[in-house]
Amino acid sequence: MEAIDPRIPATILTGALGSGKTTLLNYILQENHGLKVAVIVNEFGEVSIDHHLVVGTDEEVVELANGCICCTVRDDLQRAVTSVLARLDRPQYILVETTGLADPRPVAQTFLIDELSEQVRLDAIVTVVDASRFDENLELSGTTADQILAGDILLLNKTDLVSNEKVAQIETEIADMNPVARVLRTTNSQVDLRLLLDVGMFQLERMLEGDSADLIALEECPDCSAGVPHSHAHSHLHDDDISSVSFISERPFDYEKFGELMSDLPQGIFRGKGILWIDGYEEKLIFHLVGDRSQAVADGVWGDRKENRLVFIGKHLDRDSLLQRLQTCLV
Ligand SMILES: Nc1nc2c(ncn2[C@@H]2O[C@H](COP(=O)(O)OP(=O)(O)OP(=O)(O)O)[C@@H](O)[C@H]2O)c(=O)[nH]1
Repeated sequence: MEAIDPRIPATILTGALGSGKTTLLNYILQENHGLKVAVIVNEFGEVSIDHHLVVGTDEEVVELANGCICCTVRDDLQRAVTSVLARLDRPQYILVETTGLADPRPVAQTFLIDELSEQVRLDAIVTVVDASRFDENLELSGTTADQILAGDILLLNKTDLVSNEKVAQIETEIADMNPVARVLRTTNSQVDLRLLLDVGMFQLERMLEGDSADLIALEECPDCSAGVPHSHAHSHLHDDDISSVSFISERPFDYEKFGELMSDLPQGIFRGKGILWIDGYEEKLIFHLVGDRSQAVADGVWGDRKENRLVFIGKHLDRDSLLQRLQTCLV
């Protein structure tokens, strides 16, 4: 008879920007699985947004400092997991959502160090693949392919936005790239959780087989090693031309002006998200822009503090010009 592993399972959620990771996280948190789940999020951009987009109480969500995943995530993540494990109300499951620009392998490696692996068992790396932006995401960043290669489970999400033929074509492509992964088709990241959680699919050998040289390189941030002050809001090993622009204001946006700006954004922007305060609206709005699709969904009435809190991510962004244009949309 196989002994029961007493360690807490952990799942890493990865996938391109806007593919549906937070949607998956919220789906898992709202499903009736009876598990006490601790959530650790790490995002790209200088102001925190994801923290506000994840359902549940604040105590359940630990936010890592914005990170260049290569050099900060290991320490931060180790500390976050350790603090989660030290809670009186110990979780029964740990979910880690990485930034859309992160290679999940260094994150996975963190769970393999002795201090953590004695208490936590990495269950699987789940990669969310955006069917509606499959080609664009692969082209945009080499990390998208790394995420697909590293996934034990590939959720082929947003299947509602493309034809069945396109879904089948992508399915074949990702199965070619990563023949051992389980592929599941989803809309709004909704999946039978029995196929996703506590599945024991993480394979250490497979990760080591890959580019172990890469993994070592990823740990070495030249600026960190040299003690040079630098911002980790920008990844310096990959995607150097991708950056984020954050905007916070305690004044509301004019509906018309903000709408006009969103329909005429600079070319390079492919992701935007945040909390919107529109003049005259009682409720706060959750805003998402992925590629050329955007939506703002009502999310209940404001608490004590009203504010606009947005982040835009793109290639070759003209930060000052975008900030100026956002400023002119304020009432
Ligand atoms: N039509 C459609 N929209 C989806 C689906 N899944 C997620 N979305 C929408 O896509 C947008 C981005 O989803 P998120 O879950 O925030 O994506 P993410 O991967 O967490 O994004 P980052 O944190 O920026 O990497 C939101 O507006 C979601 O409602 C889907 O299957 N179909």
